[in-house]
Amino acid sequence: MPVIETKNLVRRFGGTTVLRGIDLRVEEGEIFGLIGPSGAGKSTLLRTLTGYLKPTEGEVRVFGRPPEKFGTEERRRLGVMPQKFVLYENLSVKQNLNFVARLYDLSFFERRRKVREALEFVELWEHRRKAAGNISGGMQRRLQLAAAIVHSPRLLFVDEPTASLDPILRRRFWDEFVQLREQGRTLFVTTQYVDEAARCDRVGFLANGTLAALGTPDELRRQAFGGEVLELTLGGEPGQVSWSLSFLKDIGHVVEVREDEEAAEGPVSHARLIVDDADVAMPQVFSALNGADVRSVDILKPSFDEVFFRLVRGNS
Ligand SMILES: Nc1ncnc2c1ncn2[C@@H]1O[C@H](COP(=O)(O)OP(=O)(O)OP(=O)(O)O)[C@@H](O)[C@H]1O
Repeated sequence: MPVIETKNLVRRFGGTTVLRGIDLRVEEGEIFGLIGPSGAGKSTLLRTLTGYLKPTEGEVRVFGRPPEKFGTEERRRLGVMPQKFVLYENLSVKQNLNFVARLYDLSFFERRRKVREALEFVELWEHRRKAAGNISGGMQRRLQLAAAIVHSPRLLFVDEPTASLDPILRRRFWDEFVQLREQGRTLFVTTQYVDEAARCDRVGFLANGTLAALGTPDELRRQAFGGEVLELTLGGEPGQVSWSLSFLKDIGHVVEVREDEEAAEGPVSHARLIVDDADVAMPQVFSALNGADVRSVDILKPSFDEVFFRLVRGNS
């Protein structure tokens, strides 16, 4: 049974349709990344999955049940880290977390252990006595993560945890998400940063309230380009290069040829070749180009900027 499943999920606010028929499955123990620009409907989808909003049409199941009908026990299986800072600024880091832990009805000893574990996990234990309002924005965000996991939820929803953080802090959050997954938890993470797709097990790209793309990072790359991408660098005049490239047509298809006029050692051309399987194609490419001035053949991992640009353009 999937942990999250939606069928034709539609959500409207008055006359505005924000989610337009979302079909989604998230399996146990995966990091699912929901990527999309501001206003795409990410928070609305997350809030529908956590039961704070009812779907206007369609079905939502979390652990097999509609989340808006969850009782207290079922709700405890969820952890939510919202976008906005919702902790008490004049209480200390530890007092804040104790406050949240109390809401879960844990015994005194269990609460004490879990608060410490959560603060150690986000590396805030040594800052536990500082007022939450006096720590840095990045630390506040980590305190919120601690608050979302203090009761050891099976499923964690995280709404744009890395928005406006520097790359080092962003990476730290993602390392922590991977650790949480390794503990057997399922994570649903929203972000505006397309490069974070690479850290997810599966990714959905939300644009204008529809899932424009859905799959593993490798599947999305393949879908965007129609196969795997090899980048070839060849020396020689353009005419000579196109003649050499014509020998590749039985292996894959050349989608782009760029000439590099600035190259120090005479003209150089870069060509992109789409193939079914890069490892199989590589030796075939070398043998087909036998005699040509081949400088390099590399497997290209295109950036997710480019992947999503292609997928969304292909859908519009
Ligand atoms: N309660 C509401 N009432 C009316 N409109 C709403 C409500 N909540 C969200 N919307 C609208 O739905 C659209 C999508 O908003 P949402 O917050 O889900 O997007 P998002 O992808 O999370 O964007 P951001 O990254 O900026 O948070 C926006 O146009 C927003 O104004």
